[in-house]
Amino acid sequence: MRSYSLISPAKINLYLEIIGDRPDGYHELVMVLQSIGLSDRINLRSLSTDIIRVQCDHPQVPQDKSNLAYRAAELMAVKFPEAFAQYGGVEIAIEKQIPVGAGLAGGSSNAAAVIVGIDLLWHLGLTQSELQELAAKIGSDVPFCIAGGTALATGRGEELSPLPNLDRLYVVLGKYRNLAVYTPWAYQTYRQQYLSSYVRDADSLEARRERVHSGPMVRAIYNKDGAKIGQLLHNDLEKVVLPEYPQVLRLREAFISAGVLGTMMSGSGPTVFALCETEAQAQQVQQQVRQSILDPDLDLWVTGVTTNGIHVST
Ligand SMILES: C[C@](O)(CO)[C@H](O)COP(=O)(O)OP(=O)(O)OC[C@H]1O[C@@H](n2ccc(N)nc2=O)[C@H](O)[C@@H]1O
Ligand SMILES: Nc1ncnc2c1ncn2[C@@H]1O[C@H](COP(=O)(O)OP(=O)(O)OP(=O)(O)O)[C@@H](O)[C@H]1O
Repeated sequence: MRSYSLISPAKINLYLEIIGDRPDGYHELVMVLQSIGLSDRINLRSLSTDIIRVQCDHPQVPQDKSNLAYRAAELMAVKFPEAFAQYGGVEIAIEKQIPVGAGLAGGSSNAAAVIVGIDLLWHLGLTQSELQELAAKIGSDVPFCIAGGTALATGRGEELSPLPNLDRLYVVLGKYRNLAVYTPWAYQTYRQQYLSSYVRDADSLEARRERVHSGPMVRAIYNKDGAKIGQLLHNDLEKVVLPEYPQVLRLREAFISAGVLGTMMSGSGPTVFALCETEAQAQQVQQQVRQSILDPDLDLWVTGVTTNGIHVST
């Protein structure tokens, strides 16, 4: 085949604990990541010339080499020069649904889709772990986006252990259209405020790894206990983002007043998600929050958790 259409789902962070900083400038994390139904579509097409081209109508998505999807295609061309020479370049058309700069891994998921799609387009037959190894070169969230579903992520987010699939949990997402949080800022601010050199020197990373608090969340996922998962949602980055962005805090409070199972900021924000037991409840929460905040800049979506990672659209 000379073209593929792939579905590229967003993710939310059910749990994000920062264990410490690392010599490479990243942070050591323990996360529980969850794919959701809100997704982009990536249309990949072989070109007869050896160029990589990105097309996207969304004004905030770059169409040049800084697009993560472009970077993923370029990586594949460098790693597999013979296939690139044989099959030619690729056109990557991105149909954006996932809000940009939202903490939902939109760009990361698009990059993952390009890696999976080029593997198919160029008949490379890469294994899941080979795909994920390539994905880690693009970004910390990209390996998870390949497999999707529910997973425990450690290291800088690229070391994955699958967790049991969650089904029948519904998600309401809220994001102010003109608000974006710069991920490096969120981590750097956390480092300055919470990881002082005194703490680093007194306690090794190894010792801190022993004391992670993710156990109850992982157990709740094994038990498929939606109410418990809702209570145990956690994100250390909220400590630095909420004080700077009062709208995010307000949105979180509106979700709590609407009586959800739990609510939390996703990743480095500013999207806030809330978990609900039924789709009807999620729709009611969406309506209630829209009426209580009454801000035309607030976008709200209802979706569900999904077991899908990147997959070819049928
Ligand atoms: C906030 C999350 O989305 C939660 O899932 C991720 O941790 C961020 O994942 P991502 O956007 O794929 O991250 P990358 O593209 O690898 O890194 C972006 C920036 O985030 C910071 N970063 C990211 C991951 C990590 N474990 N430690 C970090 O300090 C670094 O400043 C880095 O320059
Ligand atoms: N394919 C892409 N889709 C969206 N944004 C992209 C893409 N490629 C590059 N970008 C750039 O990356 C920035 C972050 O976008 P993205 O939507 O991936 O953020 P995010 O959801 O916060 O990511 P994460 O949760 O992985 O930190 C945007 O400001 C945009 O300029």
